[in-house]
Amino acid sequence: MFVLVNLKTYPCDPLEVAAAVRDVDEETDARIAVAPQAAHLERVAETGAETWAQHVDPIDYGSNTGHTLAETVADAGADGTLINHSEQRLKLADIDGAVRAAQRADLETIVCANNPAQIGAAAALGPDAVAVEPPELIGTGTPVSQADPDIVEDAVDAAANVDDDVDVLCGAGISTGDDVVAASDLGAEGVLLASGVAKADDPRAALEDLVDPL
Ligand SMILES: O=C[C@H](O)COP(=O)(O)O
Repeated sequence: MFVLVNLKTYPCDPLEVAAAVRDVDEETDARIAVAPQAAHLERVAETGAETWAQHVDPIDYGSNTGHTLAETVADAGADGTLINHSEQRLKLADIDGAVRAAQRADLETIVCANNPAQIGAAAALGPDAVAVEPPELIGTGTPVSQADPDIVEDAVDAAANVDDDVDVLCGAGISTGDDVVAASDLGAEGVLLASGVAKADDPRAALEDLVDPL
């Protein structure tokens, strides 16, 4: 299972979480990575943790003030990037452009989507993976894998109908090992989560709990 911890803009210590991600990753068969804010990418990558960006823009080098260039993200040490997170939505053409920009910079890609229909459309754009996240469950602590299992199974089917090579993650409310096992049982190959680790008093213990049953 792939466990991707999105730090959003939570007031956590990104280096503390990154060190925990690096260490727990070495102790488990699961793959664990962390997605800090863009300004923290380089320092987080230097910890040795697998590091992802939260977003890249559909742009090339040039006059794009305030945008995030995929090549700069890769130069900072990122291995991959989220695209179209529920809190950073893009138009379809821009999702396509962001996937192309990430691929140009050799970044792995996960395109987020709200529901199975969007997952099918996202899979058609050729990312490495897609992540289904019902927006109403994000940050609630109510896990999608238990609150809305059908959406995960339908997302897995929707992606497979388009492209069998596109992995499916699920996210929203995932915070325990049981939630991760439930996601795996529904066919997800990973989980995307944030508050369960970023807002935990002890992020390392939260991570250990997440991967304990794997
Ligand atoms: O990127 C992560 C997702 O939006 C899920 O957030 P959450 O784990 O706080 O529900």
